[in-house]
This record gives sequence, C-alpha cells and structure tokens, in this order.
Amino acid sequence: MTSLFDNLPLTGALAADTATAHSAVTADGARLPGLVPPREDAQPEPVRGGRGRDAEALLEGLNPHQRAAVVHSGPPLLIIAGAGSGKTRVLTHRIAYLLATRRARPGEILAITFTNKAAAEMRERVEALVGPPARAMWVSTFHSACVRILRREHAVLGLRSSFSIYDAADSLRLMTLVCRELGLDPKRYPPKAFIHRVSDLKNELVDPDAFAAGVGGSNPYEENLAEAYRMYAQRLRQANALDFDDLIMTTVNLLQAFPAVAEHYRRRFRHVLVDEYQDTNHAQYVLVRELAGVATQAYDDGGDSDLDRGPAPVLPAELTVVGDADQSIYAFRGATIRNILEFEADYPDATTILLEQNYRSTQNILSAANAVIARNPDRKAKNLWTAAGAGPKIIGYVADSDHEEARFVAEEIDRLGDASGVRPGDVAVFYRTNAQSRALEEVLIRAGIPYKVVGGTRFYERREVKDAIAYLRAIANPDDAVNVRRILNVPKRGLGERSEAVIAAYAERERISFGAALEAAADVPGLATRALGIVTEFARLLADLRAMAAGGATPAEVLDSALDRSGYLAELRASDDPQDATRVENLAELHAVAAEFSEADPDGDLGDFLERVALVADTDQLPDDDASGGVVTLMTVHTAKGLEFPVVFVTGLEDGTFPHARSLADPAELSEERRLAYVALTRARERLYISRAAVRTAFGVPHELPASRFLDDIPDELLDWRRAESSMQQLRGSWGSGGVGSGRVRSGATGGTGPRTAPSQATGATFGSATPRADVPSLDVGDRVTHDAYGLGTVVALEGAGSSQVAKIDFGTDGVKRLLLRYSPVTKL
Ligand SMILES: Nc1ncnc2c1ncn2[C@@H]1O[C@H](COP(=O)(O)OP(=O)(O)OP(=O)(O)O)[C@@H](O)[C@H]1O
Ligand SMILES: [Mg+2]
Repeated sequence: MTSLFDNLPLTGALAADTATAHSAVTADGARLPGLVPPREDAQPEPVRGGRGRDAEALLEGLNPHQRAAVVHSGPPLLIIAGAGSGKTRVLTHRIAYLLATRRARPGEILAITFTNKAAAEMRERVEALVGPPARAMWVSTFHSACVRILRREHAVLGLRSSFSIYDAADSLRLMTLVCRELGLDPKRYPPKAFIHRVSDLKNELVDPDAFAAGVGGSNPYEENLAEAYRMYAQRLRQANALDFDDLIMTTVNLLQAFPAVAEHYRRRFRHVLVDEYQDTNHAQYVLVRELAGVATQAYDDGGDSDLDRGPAPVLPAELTVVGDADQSIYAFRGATIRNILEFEADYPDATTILLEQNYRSTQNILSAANAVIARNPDRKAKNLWTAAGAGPKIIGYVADSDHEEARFVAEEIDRLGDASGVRPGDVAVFYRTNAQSRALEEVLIRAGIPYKVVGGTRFYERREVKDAIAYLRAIANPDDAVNVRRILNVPKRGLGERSEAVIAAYAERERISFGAALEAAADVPGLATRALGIVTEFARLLADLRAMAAGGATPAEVLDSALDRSGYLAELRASDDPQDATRVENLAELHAVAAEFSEADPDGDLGDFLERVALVADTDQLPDDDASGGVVTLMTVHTAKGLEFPVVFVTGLEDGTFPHARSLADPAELSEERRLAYVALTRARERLYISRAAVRTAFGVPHELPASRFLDDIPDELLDWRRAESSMQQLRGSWGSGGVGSGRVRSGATGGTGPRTAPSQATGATFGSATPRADVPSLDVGDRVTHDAYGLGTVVALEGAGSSQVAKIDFGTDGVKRLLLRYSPVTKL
C-alpha cells in the first residue's frame, strides 16, 4: 500500500521543527576500553565457551573499587559516587560479568535505567558480549518494565491487555472532565492543581480510599480533591486506561496483592540493578523491594550453583543500586534521596562501595563542579579526583542579551570546529528551562550549524499529532473515553456539545463505556436524528478501522486510512492557513515514525506502536552521532542526566534563571538547583563554557538579571573570562530614550553583575530598538522569520505596503502578532 504522504517534499523548516520526533537511539560515543569488542566470529552463545577469557577481559581497565563492584556477589550492593566515576559503566560491566561467569542467564536480569537510551546502550554492549541471548534480558525504564508486567498480568487486575496509557495531557483532560462533572469551580479547584496532587499521591502509593480516609471533615479543598481522585480513578478504569503514575502503583499493588505473581517474578529475576537510584520515588522504591524480595534468611553465597536452585524457597534477588545524592534533581516529582541515604538502614546487610576517581572530566571542570556543590548543607563530603590533568580553563562570558549569548555560543562552536576539529555532535548546549532554546535556535539556524532540540515543544504534543494518535488509541481501545471524545468532532462533523453530553449521560446510566454508547446510539434517548446519523457514521468508521487493524494492517496503514477516511487530512489540505501545511508535514513525519517502527519490528501491532509512543522519553530523541559530524544537542539540564559530551555550554547563569526564580526564597529548592548545576557542569569532558545574559527577554519583556550565585562559587583561577562586564549602561541609554523600550527593562534584583576583572570588549545592544529602520524587509505570506523577542514565526498575512506595511505573524506558542514592520526587529530567514 502506498502512503498518502508519498512524494511530500520535506522542507528545511520541517526538519528543524520536528527534529525531536525521531527516537534515534545510539551510543553517545562513550568509550569503554575494558569491554571486549564484538568478535568477528562471535558465537551465538559465548556464555558457554571461552567465558573465562571474556570475564577476565571485562575486568581490565577497571580500578579496584569498580572491580569489587563488578564481581560482588550476595547481599545488596550500593554504589554511591560522584559524577563520572563510572557508576553506569560498572552496572554494564557487572551485567556482562554475571553472564560471562554464568552466575546468571540473560533472562534472569532486570536492569532499570533512567532513559530508554541508556537501556539501549546497555543492551548493545551486553549483546556484543553474549550475542542474541542478550534479548532475554529486561533492560528498561521503570515505566517500560511495569507496562511489560501489566500487559502479561492484566487479567488478574481485571484490565484488558489493550489498556491505554494516558500521558500528562490526557490525564489533565480527564481530570478537567471529572471536575466539571462534580461541578467544581475551576478557579478555586484548578484541575491542573488536582492532577499534580493526584500524581504525588500515587507516587506515595496512596489510593483514593486511603486518601479519603485521611481527610478530615473540615477541609473542603481536600474533600473535593478526594472526591475528584476517586472519580478520576473510576473513569480511568472504565476507559481501560492507566495514567503514567498508575503504571508503577498498579504494578506494586499487583505484586502485593497476588503473592503468586510476585513469586513468579522473584523466581525469574535473580538480579535487579538500578541506575540513578537517587531519583527513585517512594512507589519505585517499593517496586524494587517487591521485585527483589526482602532478605529473611542468610544469603546463599554459592556462586555458580545459583543456576541449580531448587524450586523453593525463593531467595531474594541480588540487588545492585547505583546513584549519587548530589545529583538528585527530581524532588519535585516525588523522588527522595532518602532512598539512597537510608539504604543501609533498610538493607542492614548491604555492602557499600565508594568510587572516587572521575574518568570523565578534566581537573578544572571537576574543581568547578565540586566548588558549587560543596556549598550545599547536609551533604556527605566526597573526594572526587581525576587523573586527567588540568585541561583548558573554563571559559566565561557575560552577554548583553540572550541573543548575544546565543551568538557567542554559535561563534564559539564554529571556532572550535576550525581550530580544534570539534564536530557539532561533540557539543551540547544546556539551559534551565525549555523556553530558553528559542534564542539559541534562531542563531544556530542563521549560522547554519546543525542542531536538534531534545524535549521542548515536543512533537507528540502538537495538536495534529495528538489528534492522529487519539484516532489510533480509539481504534486500539474502544473503551478509551478520553480519546474517543477527543476525535468525536475532529474534523468538524457538526456534532454539538449537547449531543456529546447526552451520550455521556447514557453511558454513565447504563454503566457502559462512551465508545459502547456510540455504537448503541440508536437507543440513546434525546439524540436528534441528525446527530444520530453523524454518530452512527463515526462509530462505523471506527469499527472499520478496527477491523483493518485486526486484519494485520501495519500501524502506518491504519494511520493513513484514519486520516484519509475521517477527512482530517483533506481538511488540512484545503486550508490556506500556512500552519495547516506544517501540520500536514508533521503528520507525514508521524507516518514515517510508524513506518520506521514496522521496519524495526515487523510483528509489532498497533498496540505495540502506541505503547512505544507513550513511553518515548525526551532523552530518547538524541541526535544520531553519524559520520557527518553529528549535530549540536540543545537540552535542558534535567534531560542531560547521565550523559556526557566533550564540549558543554551551560547558558543562562543568572539569579532568577538558573537558579530558577521560584527557588530563590526556598532553601530546599535552592539546594536542588545547586545539584542541578552540579549535574550540568559535570557533563563536560574537555571543555566547559559558562555564560549569562545581563538582560534576558521572557514573554516579550526584557529583565535585567544579576549573575547566578553559582558563578561566585567557582574559584577565579579556574576561569578565563572572555568578556566579563555587560554594557548595561549603554543599554539603559539606548532604551531610555523613549519609544516602546522606555521603562521596560525590569530590574531583577540588586547584586553583582558578574566577575569584574577581565577587559570588556562590549559590542553594544543587539535587540529591538524603537527607532525606525531603513530597510523594511520584503516579505511574502508563508515566509519564515525571526523576531528578537518572539522568536521563530511564519508570516500569515500582509497589509499595506512600504513603510506602513503591517505583517501578521504566527509565533507559535506566543500567538499571532500584528507588527508594523518599520519598527519591528523582524528578519527574514
Ligand atoms: N576505569 C575506567 N577507565 C576508563 N574510563 C572509565 C573508567 N570508568 C569509567 N570510565 C569512563 O568515564 C565516563 C563516565 O562513566 P559513567 O558514565 O559510567 O559515570 P557515572 O558515574 O555513571 O556518571 P553520572 O553520575 O554522570 O551518571 C565514561 O566515559 C566511562 O566510559
Ligand atoms: Mg551514570
């Protein structure tokens, strides 16, 4: 079957826009000198032959502490160590070593990593050692492991195996419906706040009954929350759906409520290994405990004899967890470093191994990171050292504006390429919040430097992509009310809200799903004839598509059919709004993702595809490290966890940006920001740049921001300030002279404006001034432009001509603006 999207030209803008769609999962070039390379003549199961040599080779190049961790056997093992000390490497080698020495079969291993990327890397390396049997190993994120368990055990929970996984947006939508149904005033009881609380409760394993029982009768907010939580859980169940937090909580419930199921997994997984343990939340902590089993008897220290274990009793699995309390950066999601700090108390016979040598970074980088984290109170001091030598000094830069900062980054990437052979793929640029990527993107586009944004406005969150996925979900799971309702009138079929409400009420009364009510539309009282016709046709469409999926059509084929037969694609194509053209391109991209999926996994059905879509984590969308030199990676610090790059730029080091404004008055949050800074700095292997902008534009308003307090902690001798002083006075001068700029510079706070030593080579202000410009750009509808404050946009209409020409420009999330071109800092791309 040919695709609807065949021959569709993919524009450069699309390539930049939807770059985040691909889940290129490749190793990031980390070197592993101690791991045996794949042999040309690799036997399918080298586990059986020559394993002594394999095992020995795995220990080469490890330091004595790392070795001890790799060969350790018996009681739970905790490895706590600073960044870059080889924790993840030890985990990988340990798995390989367990296999090479026959202490475990691949199927007996469960490894939990923080990202799918790390999982893929681990599997790849183990596969290089043992060949195809590596596939029997479970290496995955917490969420993926739980989905796998739940898909197998769904029956005991009364779920159908086709259950849907609701993402954050779906969950919010459902909570909004619930709150509306309960008649709660959204101002006093915002669904968003409720959904956050529900997520926290689930991470603490508090179910609706337990929560309701704990709520006293005197707090209406909590009472309403309890009611909403209960109904939300009910609706999820009716929709045969689980939200993200449910995946963990439901698995824990399953293991606790069904001892036979728990025993099955305990028998199966003899080795449970967890990376980034500091970021596990309570539910994940309990999950690990349930899967591994708790020691109630002495450990069998029998080495090889493990494989001959008799049927009962089930000994606890060998548990290995690795982490770094200084890198705990998910407290806001319920992660608790208590897990790591009290591991020894929870597992009294645990062995702890410390790793102190850092193999990733130069001494200068490490010293800077150590200086920043050292100021956190209540932490155990560490002795992290490196044999790598001092390396180049850290380069600092104070820019006048965020745009100028971006320009510095681009120029430096160019210069490094020319002078030191640094490839774009070697470089990562970090920022605190997604919104900061915009200025960087504009400049990189203009400079012709290839890049990808990891995270940000995620491809899967775009409206058209969500609509298309909603079709697929509704096809895969007829009970999925949120998704069926999402597409009920998309594209517009002329069905009103009243008709939808009538059907919903009927479903509720008859205790059937919304989807089932659609199919029984003829029996729904109060449905107008016209509406009945529309609904019947819609139900038939879904039924046909379901039959198609059941008949073996690939996900890409089902997608094409859905978009075609629903009229969705035709509507977009008929539109003259240029944004709709981009939407068609994004759908083509989704088609490509689905086709790629089928290529990689020819037996994968629609459910498998949706599962993958649901579980794609931001960090999976890392660029290919291809032969052409790769592309620069732009990402938030959160998504950079566990990764490393030869060259790192940490941007936006201002008080109010990083540390985040929200944290300035709260010591606990400030400590978390400091850990985040430690994560950022320790990603760098050879070169580290730190920069800030004296004035940063947020939501179109420029703010004057003082230097980040973290900058003050880095000793002067480690730093080479390329440019230390901002030309603030100059800026004030140009803005103070009237026009729109006047009075718009807001002072963030008093305080230092950065190190004051190096000579300034200020280049002056670069952003929008209110003076008319001589060269009004000549624009056409459909042109891509950048605006100094709003960023990337598309011209959707033009009015007038010459010096009075006004352009209507769509700036995506910033909305559509009407701009008098003569006064607007707009550049055509
Ligand atoms: N003994 C060693 N010899 C050579 N290189 C090593 C050794 N141990 C680790 N490395 C390298 O050091 C780098 C950091 O290792 P790894 O990513 O495992 O550290 P980590 O402790 O997991 O870091 P993070 O805390 O950031 O997750 C990697 O490139 C790894 O290959
Ligand atoms: Mg790691």
